[in-house]
Amino acid sequence: MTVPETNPGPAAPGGAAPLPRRSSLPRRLLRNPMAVVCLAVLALVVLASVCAPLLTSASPTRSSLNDAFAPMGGSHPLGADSVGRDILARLLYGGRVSLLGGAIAVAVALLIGVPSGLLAGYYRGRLDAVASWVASLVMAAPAIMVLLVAIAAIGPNTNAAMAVLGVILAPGVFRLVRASVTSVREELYVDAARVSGLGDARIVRRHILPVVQAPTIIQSAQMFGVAVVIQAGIEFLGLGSAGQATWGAMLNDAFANLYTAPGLLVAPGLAIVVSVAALGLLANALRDALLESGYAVPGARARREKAPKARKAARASTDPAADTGADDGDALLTVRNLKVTYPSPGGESTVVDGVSLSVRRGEVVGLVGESGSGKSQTAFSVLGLLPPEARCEADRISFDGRDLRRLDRRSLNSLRGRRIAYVPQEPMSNLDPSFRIGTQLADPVRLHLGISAKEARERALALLERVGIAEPERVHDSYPHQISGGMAQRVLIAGAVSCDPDLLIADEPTTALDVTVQAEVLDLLRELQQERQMGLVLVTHNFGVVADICDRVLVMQTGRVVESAPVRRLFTDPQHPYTRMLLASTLEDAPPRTPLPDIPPTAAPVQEKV
Ligand SMILES: Nc1ncnc2c1ncn2[C@@H]1O[C@H](COP(=O)(O)OP(=O)(O)OP(=O)(O)O)[C@@H](O)[C@H]1O
Repeated sequence: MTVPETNPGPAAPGGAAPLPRRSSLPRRLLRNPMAVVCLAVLALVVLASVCAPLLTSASPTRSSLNDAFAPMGGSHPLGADSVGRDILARLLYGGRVSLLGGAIAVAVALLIGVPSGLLAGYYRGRLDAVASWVASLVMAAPAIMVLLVAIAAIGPNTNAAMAVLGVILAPGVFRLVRASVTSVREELYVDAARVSGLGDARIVRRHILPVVQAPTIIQSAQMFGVAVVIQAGIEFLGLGSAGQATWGAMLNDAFANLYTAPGLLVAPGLAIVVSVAALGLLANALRDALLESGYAVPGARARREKAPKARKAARASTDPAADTGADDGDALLTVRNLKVTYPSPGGESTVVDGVSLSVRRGEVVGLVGESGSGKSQTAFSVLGLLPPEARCEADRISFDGRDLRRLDRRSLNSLRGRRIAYVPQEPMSNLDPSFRIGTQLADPVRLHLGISAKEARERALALLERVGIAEPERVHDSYPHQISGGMAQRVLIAGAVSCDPDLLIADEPTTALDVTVQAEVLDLLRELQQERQMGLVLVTHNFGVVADICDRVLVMQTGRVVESAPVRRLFTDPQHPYTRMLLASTLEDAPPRTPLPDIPPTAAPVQEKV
């Protein structure tokens, strides 16, 4: 029986639900009247500054004492200043200096802050520690003092001063980007991308940068406003480039003649206030539009990181735990004496202790045990997915004769996704909300198999059909939030088998699904495994699942394998008290599930009676 897994949504003629299009950022921005006004004001400022020579024939620097304090009108539409310079010309040409100064400061801040934040947030470790320390140091220094000292050292050069300001602003960008990267690199879909063999550069470009861009754009608008104000301040103090018309220099002249001609303040004051206010308000509008457009950092999701649990006292005898699987020579995957530890306040906590296992081609090995027994940590050790603070030691972790621990990142990436694939526990968290399903399926396939976009699309559609998705085209063009959890898990299975891997590691692949879908997904996994003769490591806490599809089982307790046996023997003659306890605690003695009855779906929707 096929349970329809449709995403509720307005039905389209022909039965296919239309995909709501995610409205673009510019469209959302233009729907906000405040944003439109701000954009219009800023466009006016930019245009007026750029086209200054077309708008006035007067020179912004030529003085004529005869015209000093000339009123508005005639050859001086906005009047003249204390030495007879044309105010309109100074205003228009001054805009150029302000805009260029703001652009220089923002560009320098982004050039320093974005790459350093990306690297520190993504790789963490020593690089992060050093970069964060430098950022804190720069932020602790009083910005104005640093700027004044720098100007004293480099001389009166506005653009150079703005570049120094960019350096001063860079730690703010660094911190913002680093925080965004840190939050998103914990997302399971980033791990999923890593496991599918994508390199760091590609992961950063595809999954990290889209998240970083939203806060960075907002901060850039704010920094631009700050830079315009500071630049005006420098010019006001007479510390900028000599002899150029700037809004700050106009303010300086106005202050010097505050009592004789207070009107001189109006033009530069208004230009600065209006430009800075427009930038600030635009930043707010951008933030709202980016949030609505889905560019914002995805909400914090459950991470597999857990607090170390108190270790149970009971330690098991080791005899029944001996891995009765293939000898090393025969095995696709061999793990010998694996130990995983984490630093803890009391020293070190061991979460996997002396685990050995092996998996042959075409064999299904179950890792079973209570929550926290170390099943996932064992799987992550093989996949190279342990967090940086974990210490992983083993006599051997080899795949098809190659020692996985000796492989560099590039070689490991070429194995992961291509020959070793992973099906995770939480389907939704493992799909990037920013990309359509088709894109997420095609990316690793194109990378590993080197096929064209068209071939990758055809392959993705065929895979979606193979994993039992009724409308492959629709799902292919959907975003993750537009499909159900069951569909998402099928998509992940499709992605995992897309490059015909030899080994599939499935970590509780049915836990997040409802019971009917669980059964279907298990059937699918078993079918695919037999069809492609893959080795399958199935992490589960469910003995029903074990009985259903495993050939051999390793029972784990508090980080150790306490029993390892062929599945039939485990159920008929469990050796270890912990295994017996687990079996006894399953709800019923009923046989493993029977096939589901083939109930046709109802023709018309059932109306709820009120
Ligand atoms: N980052 C971490 N730091 C410290 N301890 C951790 C970390 N990640 C996992 N652990 C601990 O490792 C132990 C084993 O966790 P693991 O996720 O492998 O359990 P599991 O058997 O897969 O359970 P579940 O089925 O609940 O996922 C747990 O006690 C857990 O608290």
